[in-house]
Amino acid sequence: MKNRYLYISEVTDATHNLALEEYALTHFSEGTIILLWQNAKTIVVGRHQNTMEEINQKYVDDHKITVVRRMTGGGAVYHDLGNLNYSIITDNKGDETSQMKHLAAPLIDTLRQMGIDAEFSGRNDVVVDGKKVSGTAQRLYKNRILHHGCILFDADLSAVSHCLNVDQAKFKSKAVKSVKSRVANIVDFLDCKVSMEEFKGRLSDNLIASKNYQYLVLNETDYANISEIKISRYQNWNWNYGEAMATSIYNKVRYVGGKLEANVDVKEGKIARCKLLGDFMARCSVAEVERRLQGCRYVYEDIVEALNGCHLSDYFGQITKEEVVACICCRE
Ligand SMILES: Nc1ncnc2c1ncn2[C@@H]1O[C@H](COP(=O)(O)OC(=O)CCCC[C@@H]2CCSS2)[C@@H](O)[C@H]1O
Repeated sequence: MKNRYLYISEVTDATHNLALEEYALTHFSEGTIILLWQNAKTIVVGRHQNTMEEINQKYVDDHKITVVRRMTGGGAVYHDLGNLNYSIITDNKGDETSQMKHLAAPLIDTLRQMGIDAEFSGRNDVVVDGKKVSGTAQRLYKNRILHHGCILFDADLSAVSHCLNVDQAKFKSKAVKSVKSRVANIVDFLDCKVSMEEFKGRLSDNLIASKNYQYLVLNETDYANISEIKISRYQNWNWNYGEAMATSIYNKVRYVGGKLEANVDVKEGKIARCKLLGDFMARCSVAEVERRLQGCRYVYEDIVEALNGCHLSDYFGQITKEEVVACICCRE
């Protein structure tokens, strides 16, 4: 039997952990590597999603939640220290769908051993009582496969719904959309108290499934490479937000002076075109405001900056800068 390696990350920064996972997939060409990792408050969006369409940016900013794109497909999920992630990197044996089920089996086994009747749903989720407790995704790389999953053990479910609550009607794009599910924490199905550490131990026993494993030891070069991937990709706005499909956004707000409507086309995360309409009696042409926004990143702070020094009342009458920016950014 080929070697099995286990690595339990001590770091709770999602950008580090995703870089570690990518490094393990692309640099270790043999054996099975199992990673267990936890992130402090983070939203992880899928490879082919438009980040801005998936997250409630105001809630994310107010609650200091990290936002990062991963390299696998699927939808956006919320992580905190009550959520546990696992990654399995192994040889690709061909049929992706059956591998998906096979690779998620240790989680189902762990839950069943704890008296929870869990099952793998048709759409790559693990569910208990019809509620999703885990989402999974995978990606192929050369002759290897990465299968990973996030598990709601004792996470803040109100944060899950708040930060992923976005009015989809405001966006038109071909990006992959998340599939909203009813979610639950594993602790809610347990009769006795189990700590996260105990659960981690049980899951890793099932993932390793043999005594024949070693702890993966990383050296200085590995850490330097991981850090390089972390900085160039997972901490890079272009990857996390900019790498997006073109999207057209429509929003409107009412303010004391009337109604403002924003039609914004965003390409690669930047405003390609912005049209502002309303029933305001403009003293100056809004074209000047629209011009200022052209090329600006579709980011609240950048839009605020682009409008610095612009007397918005000259264009819209009685309106605050916050109201204009909130309209453009769909910030409630
Ligand atoms: N942490 C967590 N676990 C399970 N399900 C979640 C979680 N957070 C949100 N959700 C629910 O899943 C949907 C999105 O489901 P959807 O099916 O669209 O996407 C997924 O499941 C992707 C799973 C990715 C797993 C990776 C493993 C390591 S890094 S992230 C969301 O709208 C919520 O209803």
